[in-house]
Amino acid sequence: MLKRYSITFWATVFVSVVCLSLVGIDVWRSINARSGQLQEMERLGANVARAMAQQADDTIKAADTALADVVERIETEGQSEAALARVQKQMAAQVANLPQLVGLFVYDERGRWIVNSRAVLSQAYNNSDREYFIYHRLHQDRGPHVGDPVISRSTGKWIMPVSRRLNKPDGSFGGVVLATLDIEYFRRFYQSFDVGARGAVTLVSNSGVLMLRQPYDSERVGGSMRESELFRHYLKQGGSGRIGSAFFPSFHDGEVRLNSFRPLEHYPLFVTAALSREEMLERWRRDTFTRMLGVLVLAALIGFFGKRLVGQIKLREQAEAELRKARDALESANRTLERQAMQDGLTGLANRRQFDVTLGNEFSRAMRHEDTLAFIMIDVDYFKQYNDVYGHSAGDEVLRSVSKLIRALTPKRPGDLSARYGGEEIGILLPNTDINGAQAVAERIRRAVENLQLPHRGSTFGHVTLSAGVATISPQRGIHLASMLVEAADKALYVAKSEGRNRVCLAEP
Ligand SMILES: Nc1nc2c(ncn2[C@@H]2O[C@H](COP(=O)(O)OP(=O)(O)OP(=O)(O)O)[C@@H](O)[C@H]2O)c(=O)[nH]1
Repeated sequence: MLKRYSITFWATVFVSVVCLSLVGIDVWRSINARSGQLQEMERLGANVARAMAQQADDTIKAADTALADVVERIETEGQSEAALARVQKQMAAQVANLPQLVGLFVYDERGRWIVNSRAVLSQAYNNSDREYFIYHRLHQDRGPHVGDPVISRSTGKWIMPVSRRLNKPDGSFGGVVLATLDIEYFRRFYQSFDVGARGAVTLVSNSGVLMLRQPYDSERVGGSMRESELFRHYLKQGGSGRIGSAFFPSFHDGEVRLNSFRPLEHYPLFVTAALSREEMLERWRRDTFTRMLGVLVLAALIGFFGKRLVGQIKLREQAEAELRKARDALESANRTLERQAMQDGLTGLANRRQFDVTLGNEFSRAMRHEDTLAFIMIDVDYFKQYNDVYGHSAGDEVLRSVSKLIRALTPKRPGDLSARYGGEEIGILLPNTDINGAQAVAERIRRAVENLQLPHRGSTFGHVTLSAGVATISPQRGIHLASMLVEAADKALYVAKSEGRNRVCLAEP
């Protein structure tokens, strides 16, 4: 089945398969590299988000611990001047210790400063309108409250308020203890992350207010992200499912980023680390393009040289086919020549040369096997007259007809050979045949020719006849020669002629 296709076909298939495999393997490798790059991107985003969440948690926790301390002291030690002085000292120490803290403040139930970390009390500011103040006034819970970012009335900086409720001894609302965290503190930390030139990190409250975004834009701090796809997606996840990542176009600049999000462990906030897909895939794209170019050049070179190779193979095949054809023609010509060299052109019988070779061989074989070798010498009667009367070509025709008959009637065993011996004489060599067998063959031929009844005005019989002399020999080394057999048959033929022709005569034993 495979042999049906030529070597050029297979060479073309091979070159094509090599080229396609090269390109195919590279495409497959590139696809793998792309998904590897995206996985790497996801890992990086998750790690950044984890570090951010941890830092934010720790930062707020430290401030919250300070808050809890102040609440506990004021509630147990009361608000006497001495007690407040002690609290103030403690607050100042806390602020000095914690770089994220802008200040610690205690407000009474009407929003006026009772004490703060700065030791300066100004009644110019009243914070009873602040979101965190209203929250604590309305909520009994004693846990920390992280408010929306606001611009500090005292410093003009963006701050994150973290507060706790202060109770009076009877459990009613007694005010608020507030810690203000410097947004800048978070920003400095976020700057240390390498999220690429087009990446971004954010800190967002669970209520959808943007606390901070790096790259920093003060305009956006405190803005709502409730309508962003990121926030909606985050809300949809519940519990631990809130840790995850997804691609979104940015709410701020439309850039598609992989957003890894993670909630803070103790506070109602979450962080996101967003890496630009385009930026992350840029190196992959560059690598892929360079390598693909190389592979395509390689495939083109293989294709080019492969094509030339196939062309060469094709040429060689053609040359081989032509050589084969020439060789076949030569062999056939040789066979014809060989045949012609061993055959008589007129009668189609073996020629004298072949006869002599075969006689020699059969004579030796008979000598080795102690066999009898018979020979019939045939001669057309009054052939000279036939030529004279009917012309030479008619004579040729008679020779052809007689030869045809002889060919048909001569045994076809190996070694049997009928040959044109010379002129109009035909010899038949019959190995392993005794005198009777040979005589029968000669007689059969003679009769057949007679029965042809070919008109011959120059013959006393009125038609073409022939005479034959038959001889046999059981050759013995040193005594007999092949020529003796021929001579004996010739003699017998001579006898047949002299006894009146149209007969078969046997040689003397
Ligand atoms: N047409 C033709 N004639 C041939 C060929 N070869 C020999 N001959 C003729 O055959 C004749 C043989 O004649 P002879 O051997 O003298 O005797 P004959 O006429 O056959 O008479 P007998 O043999 O005595 O019966 C000659 O005239 C040859 O020219 C041949 O190939 N074609």
